Amino acid sequence: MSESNTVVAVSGLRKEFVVYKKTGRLKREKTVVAAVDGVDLRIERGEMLGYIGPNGAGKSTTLKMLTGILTPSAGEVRVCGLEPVPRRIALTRRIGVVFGQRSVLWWDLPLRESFDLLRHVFRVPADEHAARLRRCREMLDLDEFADTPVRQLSLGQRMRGELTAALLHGPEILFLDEPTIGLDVVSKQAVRSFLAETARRGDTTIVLTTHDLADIERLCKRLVVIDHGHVVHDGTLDALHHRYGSRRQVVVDLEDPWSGDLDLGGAVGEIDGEDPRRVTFSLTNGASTAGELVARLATTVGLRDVSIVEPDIEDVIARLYATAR
Ligand SMILES: Nc1ncnc2c1ncn2[C@@H]1O[C@H](COP(=O)(O)OP(=O)(O)OP(=O)(O)O)[C@@H](O)[C@H]1O
Repeated sequence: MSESNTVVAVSGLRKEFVVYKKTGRLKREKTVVAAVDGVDLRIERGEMLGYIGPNGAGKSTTLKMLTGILTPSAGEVRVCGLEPVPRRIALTRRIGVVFGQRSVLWWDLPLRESFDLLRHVFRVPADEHAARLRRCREMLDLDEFADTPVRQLSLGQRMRGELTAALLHGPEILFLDEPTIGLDVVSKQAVRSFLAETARRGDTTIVLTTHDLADIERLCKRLVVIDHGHVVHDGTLDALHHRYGSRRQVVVDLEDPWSGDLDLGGAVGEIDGEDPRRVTFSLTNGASTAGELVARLATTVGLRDVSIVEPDIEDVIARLYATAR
């Protein structure tokens, strides 16, 4: 568990909650809910990992155990080589955390002063602090509201402030719970570009939970999908498309109405009901590529236009959640 490149090592992680359900006027029944139920996970330095799943799947509970907020019921956890709960203070210096509902900023102080206080809390050398802050100011456009007290900031402005605050001490790993929830399009783009750039630099590992499919597509090379406390997928988004048979489609507009065979080298075509000159071919795995299909069509029919439609991530995630249930 102590290899230098492994930032998170988790095995058999479990968290149970005791919940009481009302069963009568004065009666309550005690049940045990396993919010996280045997999760194994390794995250290497520099990875950008999306930890996703439907509501109540166990994402936040996992992040809380990784950051030392909750004690696991069973299993082993090491983050930066440390056991999070007993080593919480040491861990705080090595991780950055952005959890939507919690703030590390001082509510009554302007952002700028919060950042300065954090430099003293973490004892960050002035030049390092200044360099990191400069990058955040530029990429997240902080200057226009850096002198505003945190309580007066909009959600998007505060989130940009929280991200900065989480990074100023140079953490090895950043945990983000729904960093783009509730933000407008412009703020979402700013946060995504910032995270993509942070990941590209390669020195900060990022773990992100999100329900935003654009976050997943744009940011997460590796996806870990959790449902009912279990990991149900660990791999790339492409692997997920492959697993659920998602298909790229080639839409061709022809000079004349289509009258040929609708199965071309395994790519099956469908005529648009309204327009017999528009045919949509679905490319199944292992069948012809889009290039081969278009080349074959070009020798037999007149082509007016060709477009390729990528599989919809929304469909594949919905199918994954449905089969996991
Ligand atoms: N403090 C708690 N006491 C009792 N049950 C809890 C507690 N915290 C979480 N749970 C339960 O554990 C399960 C997992 O919750 P968790 O918040 O980890 O899910 P999540 O994947 O983050 O969901 P969401 O996407 O809705 O934020 C849920 O069934 C939830 O009701």
